Amino acid sequence: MTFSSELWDRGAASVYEQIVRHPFITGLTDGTLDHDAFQYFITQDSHYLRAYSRALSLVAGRATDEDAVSMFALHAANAIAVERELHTSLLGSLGLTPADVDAAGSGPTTTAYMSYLTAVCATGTYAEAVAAVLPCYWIYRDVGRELLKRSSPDPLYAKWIATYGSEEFDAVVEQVLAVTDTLDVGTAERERCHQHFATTCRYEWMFWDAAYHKLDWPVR
Ligand SMILES: Cc1ncc(CN)c(N)n1
Repeated sequence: MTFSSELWDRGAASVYEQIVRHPFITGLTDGTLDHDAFQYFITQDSHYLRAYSRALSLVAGRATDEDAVSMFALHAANAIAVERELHTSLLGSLGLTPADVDAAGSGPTTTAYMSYLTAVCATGTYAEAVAAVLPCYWIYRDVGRELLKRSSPDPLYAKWIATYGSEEFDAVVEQVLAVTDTLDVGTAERERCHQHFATTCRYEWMFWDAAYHKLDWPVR
């Protein structure tokens, strides 16, 4: 069994089933998700992508072979640029500006997820860092593919689905999976990789759930 399949089986399989059943996700395809929840999601995701881009740069710095260094560095720049472009156009359609995103600030789940990713990528081993960022690629690719089968009657949601269900995004994810499967991990390190992978999978579910409930800080 490949390392990536092992990670998925232990850390993602059950969470993924709960993600595709989540009302935020089903609401995207049947068009019932309210725009306020989607606006919260895109706003929070704009904050998340800033940290994610830095996390990928840290992974690039830790990579042990040149191809992986340039792949993660490229993703930190290019993959993020594509998502940022999507966000800018979706935010514009929702009547929001980058200043509104800044003013909203990052919510509790976004802050927790960004902090976790940053901590693992800054202090863990290269393999641990890869395991922590992998669900961000993989879950979105699989959710995108799944949703693309039905798309959405709402053009905003259809645009979001088309990005993550695209062949371009699939190719990016396949590259990262190939790198994951060449990692040389010791026994204790393997366990830590499983923990990080499972934790960031849970954060992926929590991110959608926070948007669905428009979760705010309980005190200010
Ligand atoms: C929370 C989250 N996770 C993953 C992705 C896809 N890179 C994203 N845009 N946002």
